[in-house]
Amino acid sequence: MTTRADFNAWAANQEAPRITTWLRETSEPDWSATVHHPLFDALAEGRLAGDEFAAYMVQDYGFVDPFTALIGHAIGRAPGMADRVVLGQFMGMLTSDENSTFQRTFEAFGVPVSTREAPDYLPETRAFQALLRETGDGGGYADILAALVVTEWVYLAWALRITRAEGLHPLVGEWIDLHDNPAFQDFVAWLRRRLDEEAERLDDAAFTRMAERFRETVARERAFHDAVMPR
Ligand SMILES: Cc1ncc(CO)c(N)n1
Repeated sequence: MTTRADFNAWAANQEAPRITTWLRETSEPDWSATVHHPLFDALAEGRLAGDEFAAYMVQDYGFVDPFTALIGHAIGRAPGMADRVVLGQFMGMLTSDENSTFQRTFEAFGVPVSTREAPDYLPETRAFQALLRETGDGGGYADILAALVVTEWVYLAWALRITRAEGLHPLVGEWIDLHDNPAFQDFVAWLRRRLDEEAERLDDAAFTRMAERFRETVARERAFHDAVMPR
């Protein structure tokens, strides 16, 4: 399912085969289960209570910390300045606008300082953190791009999919806006293009490793959102 031969067999029947399209398809059913996760509908329809939104954001900030470090690894391992500029600009947004959304959410919904400083992460949050750290520490540039393509593309996909209710809490609206805007669409398109290019050049073993990283990241996304969904 994850070898270059599998990709070539799939590509033979496609008009314009892209490695990232194939990776997404081989990640089903987890891909669609994440994009269509009921958490995102509850969010967009204003059905998440304030403390439920805040609890999700606390767990997600646990994702964002090693994710920010992973962008740092990507900047370091990128082949040159062109990639470092795009990744660095995304890092700028993440550590300014997006970080501010988290901080103001914790403030607005009264998340105690003790929770902010030492959050009680769910096992699924910890498993995702471990994957991001391992990818940054031991992965090559294509492995890092695979993880980034998954995390950013699934968030773009749900944000484009959902229909927003009127009168959402402004911070919920802000959270959706962060993942549904032209700059973010461009960033995801760039990540996909760069992974398509880098994957093309990998030897067979590295190609399989990259594809497995992609699929595992999708599985972690699904498990994380299943765990944070209030029931
Ligand atoms: C779990 C998760 N995946 C992806 C994103 C988008 O960066 C996010 N904020 N959280």
